[in-house]
Amino acid sequence: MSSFMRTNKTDNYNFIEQNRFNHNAVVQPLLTDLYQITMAYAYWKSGKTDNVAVFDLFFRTNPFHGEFTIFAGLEECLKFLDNFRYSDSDMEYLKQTLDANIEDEFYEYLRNLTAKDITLYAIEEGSVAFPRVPIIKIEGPLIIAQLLETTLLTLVNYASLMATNSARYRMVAGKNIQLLEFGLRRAQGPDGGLSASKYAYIGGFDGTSNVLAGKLFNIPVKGTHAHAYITSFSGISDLKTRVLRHKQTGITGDLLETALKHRNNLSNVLDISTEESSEGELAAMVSFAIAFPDVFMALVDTYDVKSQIVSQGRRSEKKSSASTTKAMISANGISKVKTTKVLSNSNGVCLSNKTNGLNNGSSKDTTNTQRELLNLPKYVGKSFRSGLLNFCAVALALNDLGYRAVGIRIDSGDLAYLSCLARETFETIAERFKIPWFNQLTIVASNDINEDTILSLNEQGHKIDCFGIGTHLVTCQRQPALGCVYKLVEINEQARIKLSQDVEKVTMPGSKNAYRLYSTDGHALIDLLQKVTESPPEVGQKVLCRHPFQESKRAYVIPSRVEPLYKVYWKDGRICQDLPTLEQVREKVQRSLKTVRNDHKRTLNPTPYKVAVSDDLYNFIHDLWLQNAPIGELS
Ligand SMILES: Nc1ncnc2c1ncn2[C@@H]1O[C@H](COP(=O)(O)OP(=O)(O)OP(=O)(O)O)[C@@H](O)[C@H]1O
Ligand SMILES: O=P(O)(O)OC[C@H]1O[C@H](OP(=O)(O)OP(=O)(O)O)[C@H](O)[C@@H]1O
Ligand SMILES: O=C(O)c1cccnc1
Ligand SMILES: [Mg+2]
Repeated sequence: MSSFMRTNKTDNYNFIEQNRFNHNAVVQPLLTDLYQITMAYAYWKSGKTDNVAVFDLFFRTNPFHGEFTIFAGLEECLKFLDNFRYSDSDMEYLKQTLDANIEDEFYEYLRNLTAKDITLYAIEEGSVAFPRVPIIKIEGPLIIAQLLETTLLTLVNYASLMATNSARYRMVAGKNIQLLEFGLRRAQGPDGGLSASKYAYIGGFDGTSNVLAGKLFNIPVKGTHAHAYITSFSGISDLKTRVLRHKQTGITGDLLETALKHRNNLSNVLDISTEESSEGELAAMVSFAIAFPDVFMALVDTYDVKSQIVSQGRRSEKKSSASTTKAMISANGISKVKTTKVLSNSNGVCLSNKTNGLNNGSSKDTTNTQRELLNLPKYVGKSFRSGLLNFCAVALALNDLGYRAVGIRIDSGDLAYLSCLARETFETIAERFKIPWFNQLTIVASNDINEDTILSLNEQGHKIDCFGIGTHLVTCQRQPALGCVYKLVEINEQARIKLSQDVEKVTMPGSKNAYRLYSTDGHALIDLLQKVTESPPEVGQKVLCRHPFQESKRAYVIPSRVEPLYKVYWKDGRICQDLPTLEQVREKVQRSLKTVRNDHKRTLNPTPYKVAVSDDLYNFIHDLWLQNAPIGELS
């Protein structure tokens, strides 16, 4: 079994390598919208079998009110092309389902159809991508190119959305915090859950609780335990085993007895009455420690008595408190009071201010009156103190037997306040018992965490080492879909344009190349789309970059580096690039993000990144627009 701190990068690497091209069985030609197949028949009937098409796959706006997107899902698209074949049972199903007038030869045609005549160009998986720059370009026979639409979109949309979402969480958390994906239970079904784990890892998460994702994708699997484990013990009498061998000497010790001894002692040190702590919780922790003495990690908020002492009103008030007013606590008591949004500390350090008169210097828990004054949740001390006291007692007992505990998870309450309280407790014990490692115990926080919660916790100051994030991450609650579309831009070498009242929805006609132009400081300056017939921009040469639709918006750019964005990934029926491992795609995400200026990446009002067209492409678009726009008649 895998435990919290264990990195399970094991021998299943070979398994993954051998199975890399085993593809998800759900991804098959019938995983599409019916209209693709009905169009295919109508194309076939109207003699368009040999027409050659170019389709662009792109999005129009970045998700999450941001100004960048991470492109992901490419490897899955390539596996789909590699496996594109209708089976006999697919044919049978289609014959039963489609219009009875469809000719048998069409089914023959479909039966032999593969993606061998398709060429797929794409930007690198894990790259930052911007609106309107096609991330995939498909060239090939119209019918097959059309049949790919829905499946390619479903493979790219959620993957890119998840990778972007997780990259954003990584950005706000900073590089030193562990991020674990806990979303399987809340994800959009089993396939959504698996994809979420995979693309969260690509975007910068360190691991997942999803065991199958660990096996299939070689992602580190990690976890703690649930409240059920604690609540399954009602008292010490439930403990069947209480002994553990000393890690070095092998001599058997009574873990329960030692833990009880430490709990009494700690009760004085931490000024937490043993009556405040639950015996069932202690028994559960002792038994978990016996099962996992080297990686003991405990959930400390089970005996949350708030439901008894907190009114409904208070709870609902709390629900809406994403950046509520809380207090920081020092080992000696309350030391910093925040009664408005806490903005003063953005580097994750708990603030200490002993001038507010509320710190009485004693190690007493806050009284109810103090809690009210401080706007502290009333239950905070009580519920958490049981878990904290019991955990510390068991961790010290383990220490006596030569083991080091790993840490705690907090899953409710004020995570800033409680993490500071826990850290200060660990510091006190580290000093008192001369065990410096106690100071380094890991504090994991979970419970409906999202990007804003992390930002707010950073502002308040916290001592969390690891966030476990589920619902908001995997459901992409802030924006549940990325709007990638797949548009025909050329047929038989004739450019096609789709007009719209909404200028943003006008397509960029023709087969295009895309380049990223960099400034001298290494930052991406602008993405430039050109007609494929144009020669690429050159380093040190002035290039005119134009807004695709606003005539007056243009600029000369002298690039210090020019990056052609497209590579051919699929041609002549095979994948024609060495594909990166998941790990390499993950690294690519961070490398690519580094080239994006901070003002494009910030969460609040980020600066839009510029996407331009060449002068030639600009004129081409606008000529075609005029040719295609009907001229109205006034009468
Ligand atoms: N210091 C903080 N600043 C901002 N948000 C916080 C802070 N601490 C916790 N939160 C968030 O506040 C919300 C608290 O939600 P909720 O009221 O459902 O939790 P709870 O009652 O403490 O726990 P539960 O109902 O799961 O037992 C969560 O989304 C949590 O991530
Ligand atoms: O909060 P999320 O970001 O979705 O993270 C996953 C949640 O899943 C577990 O809760 P559980 O399913 O046991 O229910 P709970 O929320 O009532 O604790 C865990 O304790 C986290 O709270
Ligand atoms: O391992 C955990 O702590 C975990 C796993 C899934 C959901 N919530 C928590
Ligand atoms: Mg929860």
